[in-house]
Amino acid sequence: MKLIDGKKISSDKRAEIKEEVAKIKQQTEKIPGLATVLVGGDPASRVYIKSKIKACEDAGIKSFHHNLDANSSKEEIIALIKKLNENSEIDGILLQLPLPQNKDAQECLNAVSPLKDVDGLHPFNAGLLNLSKSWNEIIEKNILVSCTPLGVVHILHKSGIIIEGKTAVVIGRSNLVGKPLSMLLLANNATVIMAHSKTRNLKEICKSADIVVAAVGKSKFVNKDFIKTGAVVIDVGINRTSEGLCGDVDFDAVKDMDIKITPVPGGVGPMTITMLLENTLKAFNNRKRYLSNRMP
Ligand SMILES: Nc1nc(=O)c2c([nH]1)NC[C@@H]1CN(c3ccc(C(=O)N[C@@H](CCC(=O)O)C(=O)O)cc3)C=[N+]21
Repeated sequence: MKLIDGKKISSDKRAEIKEEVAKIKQQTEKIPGLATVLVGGDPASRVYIKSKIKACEDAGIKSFHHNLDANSSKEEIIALIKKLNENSEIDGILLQLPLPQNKDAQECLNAVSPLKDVDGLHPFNAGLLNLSKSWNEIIEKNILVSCTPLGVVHILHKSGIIIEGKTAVVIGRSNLVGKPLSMLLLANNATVIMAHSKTRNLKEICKSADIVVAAVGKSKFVNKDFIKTGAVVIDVGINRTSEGLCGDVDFDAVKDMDIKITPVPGGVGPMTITMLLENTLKAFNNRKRYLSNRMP
């Protein structure tokens, strides 16, 4: 087993971002800003939000945090988002998911200005990703794509793993991870299989894959039976269990195999936050380009 060090890849990238932020400040006298919105007080969400704010501060990005009451209405959430849309100091808006009480988030996400949509969840950006024809196009056009999928692809690129022509199975089809990641792998010329809870023969399908991405949300779901020798295993899961933080891959069960794998913690998680910083810079640059001095 070879560990893919997401933490190291992440901190290298954060150093680059920090430099870029400093350059922006020097050249434009503006500071890129990210607004985070938390509805309610879910303990896990608080932890993520805290690391996002800390990462912004470390990189020199200005952060604005809003915590709404758990039983805020959709209208109240949208009203706050509209205020953030109008604020010229804010380049990116992140609505922390999931919303409490299983409230459907899409209507709120639709209220985020597409230019400030650092999660890539607005239909406009999801559409741009869908229509993109290559990885180059996604990069050149500064398309805003969900942070975790971007982090996964960054990890693959930095680890020298060739994606082109490979069979990649993505387990999980969420709008935040599985779906956009499948699109990014496709843009990198992988043959992509989108697997989900209704998929039959999942083990066999995964066993045939060169790259297996586990984004299921079930602790230790992927074991030896899913993985072929020489495969790359990307564990997107973050499960809090009695044994502590646990991925979707049964790490102990596969660790003696000849594979490359991202650990949890220290794999995809830190990269997600790094890409949030990167997307904030993208949004800053896009806003500058598209709106020139008509900001916001
Ligand atoms: N609108 C929205 N966008 C998101 O990107 C988003 C979200 N909502 N809701 C929740 C998920 C989850 N997520 C993580 C971020 C960092 C770590 C992370 O830093 N993980 C550390 C461990 C941190 C810990 O101890 O929990 C690691 O894996 O090493 C994990 C998970 C972003 N999410």
